[in-house]
Amino acid sequence: MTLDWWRNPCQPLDPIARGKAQSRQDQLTKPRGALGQLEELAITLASQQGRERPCIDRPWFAVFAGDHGVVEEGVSAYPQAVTGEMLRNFVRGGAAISVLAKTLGATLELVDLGTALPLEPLPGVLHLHVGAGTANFAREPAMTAAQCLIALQAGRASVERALASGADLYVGGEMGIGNTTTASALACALLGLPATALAGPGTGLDDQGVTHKIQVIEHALALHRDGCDSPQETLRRLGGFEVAALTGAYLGCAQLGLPALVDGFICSVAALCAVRLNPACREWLLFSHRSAEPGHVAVLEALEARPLLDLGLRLGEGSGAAIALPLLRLACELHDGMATFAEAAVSDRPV
Ligand SMILES: Cc1cc2ncn([C@H]3O[C@H](COP(=O)(O)O)[C@@H](O)[C@H]3O)c2cc1C
Ligand SMILES: O=C(O)c1cccnc1
Repeated sequence: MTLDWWRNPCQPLDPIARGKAQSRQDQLTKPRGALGQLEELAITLASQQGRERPCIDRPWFAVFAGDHGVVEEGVSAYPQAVTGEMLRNFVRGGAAISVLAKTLGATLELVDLGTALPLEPLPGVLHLHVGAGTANFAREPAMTAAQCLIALQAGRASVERALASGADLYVGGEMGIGNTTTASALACALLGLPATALAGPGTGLDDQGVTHKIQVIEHALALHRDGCDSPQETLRRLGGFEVAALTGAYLGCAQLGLPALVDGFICSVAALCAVRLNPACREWLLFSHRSAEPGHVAVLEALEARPLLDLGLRLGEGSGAAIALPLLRLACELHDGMATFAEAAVSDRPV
C-alpha cells in the first residue's frame, strides 16, 4: 500500500440497491415518508450494503486510545492517568461502551496507540506503542510524520479486521484525556473558526477552565497557522493518535465498502479530517447523535450531517453511536418486515 493510500478511490454506493429500497419504502403500508429519517436510513444502508434489504447483524466496535501532550497545559478536568485506567476498565467490562457492546451483541476491539504512563499488556488489547502520548501541540507538532501515518494505518487495519470477521457496520470510539482540546484545535484549523466557536467544557471544566482552554488553543493555532497547509499536515500538528486512527478507519470504511456510524464530537472531527483528505468518503458515514459539547454543531454543519439523536451525551468511547444502533436495526426491521399495500390489500392512494 502506498504512503498516501487514503487518496485511493472510495467504493461507489450501489444505485440499483438504492432504487429498489426506495421503491420498497414507497410501497410499504404507511403514508409515504411517514417514518421520517428512518426511511432514508434504510435506503442509505441499502445502497451502502448493496442489498435491497440491509441489516445490522454483526456490528464491529473499535475503541482507539491515546494520550495528549497538551494535557500539561491544564486543559482537562481529569488527570491523564485516566486514559490507561479506562483501558483496564474496558477490558474488565465496566465502561459504558463495554456494557453497550455486550448488550448489543457487538464485537468490541480495543486499540491502545500509546499512553503517557506505562501500561502492562492487557488481555485482548492491541498495544501499538506509537509513542508515550503525543507531544504538546501548544509547543511543537503533536506527531511526527511517521507517527501520524502509523496511526492512520492502524484505523484502516481495524476496518480490515472488521470486514474479515463479516462485520456489516463499523462503530469507532475514542478514549484520550485532553482530546476535546485536540478535536477543537483541529476543527478550528480545518474550518477557519476561532477557539471560542468550538471549545467547550469536555469532561467538566468550569467557565474559567474553558477560558484557559480557549487561550491554549488560540496560542497553538497561531503557532501552527503557517504550517497547516494541508489536511494531513493539520492532523499531524494538531491531532492525536486516536483521532488519526479514527480518521484512517473512516477512510478505510469508505474504500472497503463498510458503513460507519460516527459517534460524538471527537469522532465527528476525525470524520471531518477524513472528508478533507478524501471527500468521497462522506457518503459512507452515518451520524448518530449531537453531543452536548458545544463545538459539535459547527462540525456537523460543515459535514452537512443530521444526526439521529440529541440526548445531551458527552462521553465519547463510541457510546452515542452504540446507543443509536438500535434505531438503525429498527429501520432495517421495518424496511424488511412491513407489508406492502398490495400484500396487505390496503388502498395505496390518498383520496
Ligand atoms: C472516567 C472517564 C471516562 C471517559 N470515557 C470517555 N471520556 C471522554 O473524555 C475525554 C475527553 O475530555 P477532556 O478533553 O475534557 O479530557 C476523552 O477521553 C473522552 O473519550 C472519559 C473521560 C473520563 C474522565
Ligand atoms: O462528544 C464527544 O465525543 C465527547 C464529549 C466530551 C468528552 N468526550 C467526548
